[in-house]
Amino acid sequence: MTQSLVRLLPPLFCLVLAMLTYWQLPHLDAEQISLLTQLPFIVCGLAAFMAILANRSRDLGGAGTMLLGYWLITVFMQEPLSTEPAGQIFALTSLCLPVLLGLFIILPDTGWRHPGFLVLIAFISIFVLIVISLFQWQPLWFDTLMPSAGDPDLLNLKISSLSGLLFFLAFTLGVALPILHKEQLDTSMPSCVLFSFITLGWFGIPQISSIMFSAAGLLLIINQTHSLLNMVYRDELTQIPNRRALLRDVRSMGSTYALAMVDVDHFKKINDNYGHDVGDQVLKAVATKLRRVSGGGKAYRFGGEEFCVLFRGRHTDQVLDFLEDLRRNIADYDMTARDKQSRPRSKKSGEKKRGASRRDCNIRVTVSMGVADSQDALHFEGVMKASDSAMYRAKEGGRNQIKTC
Ligand SMILES: Nc1nc2c(ncn2[C@@H]2O[C@H](COP(=O)(O)OP(=O)(O)OP(=O)(O)O)[C@@H](O)[C@H]2O)c(=O)[nH]1
Repeated sequence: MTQSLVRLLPPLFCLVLAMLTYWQLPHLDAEQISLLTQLPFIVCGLAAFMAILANRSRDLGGAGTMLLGYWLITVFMQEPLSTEPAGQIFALTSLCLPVLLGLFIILPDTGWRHPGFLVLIAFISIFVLIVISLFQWQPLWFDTLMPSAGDPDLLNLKISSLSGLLFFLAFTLGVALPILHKEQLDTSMPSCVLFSFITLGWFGIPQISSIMFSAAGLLLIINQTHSLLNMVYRDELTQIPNRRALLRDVRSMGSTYALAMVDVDHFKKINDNYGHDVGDQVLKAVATKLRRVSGGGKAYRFGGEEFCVLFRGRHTDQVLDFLEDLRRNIADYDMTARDKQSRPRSKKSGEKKRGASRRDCNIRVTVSMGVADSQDALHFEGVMKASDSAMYRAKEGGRNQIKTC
């Protein structure tokens, strides 16, 4: 829940920045305004470049669509929309932007080197070329797209109701699909939809396109940087911070702390008896328990089946109760490990199959812990060694127990 709320901060930040820039417009000189009009090309271009380096097809699609949209705005829509071809291209853009963004939302994030993504880009390029050629040969065909001078709607939107509906659908898909797939919400694409909707919907507002498309590009950069940092500092399997994050946190930790090394007992046997997949599920379950440690402790995956818990501002005797709770909690927990390979897709066939031969297995796991604190050694490496050797004494002492330095 908190993770999802944190994810809403970057789009909110970009939106507030966009509003502040709008309020500052009267104070900007000609040079600054000229820079502002180039800004979307710079930030969306940078976002596209980052997506290429990180092999992220969805972000590349989003940044590319925003670049294309802004290029169309700067080249063709600087005249009043009641004139040709500005009005026609505006209407075409307001239909194509939500469709393109929606397409990149629906399609899986395969990486841009995936043949499917390259074929899609080829199709989009052919489609754009066909529209441009038709536009040159038969401009009259596009007259029906010209904005009508009918009654203004409630919000005084410049776009047609069809375009409004497409933007709404693309936005809803961008928010709903990650929830349905039980994935983390990526705010980049829904925000690109929202920011381009605001731009085209209220197109008459001065510099709206430069401000909103810059905000969209900035958000793409922030979100990509955030997920790259996540990759660097988060363990892929268990989704808790990794050893690198521990070494980063230690630098800003202060002089009083306690460190517990936690090692899963007889983990090799679990792997050997139930398979590597089940072993992975056990590691995830242990990590989930460790993450919920009380007393202000923070859990990290140190490597393999070894974890550690760091308590800032505490000594060994102040954390033993929390660690004891943790040890008991893990030992009492009946983990149901699912055999993924034999797991049927539908619930019905699953029940049938489980009736015949149950492949899910209940596993009891225990952990051994060793604790040391900042008084036990001069440097963090020394404290780590001390807690590690305490942990080995816990193993020698029969496992499923805690030893102090
Ligand atoms: N499934 C899985 N296994 C891992 C992973 N990382 C390390 N391992 C396995 O963890 C096992 C660790 O075994 P050992 O170091 O002998 O320790 P142990 O069997 O837990 O024995 P004790 O620590 O003495 O209780 C090895 O078999 C590794 O292959 C991982 O990410 N997933």
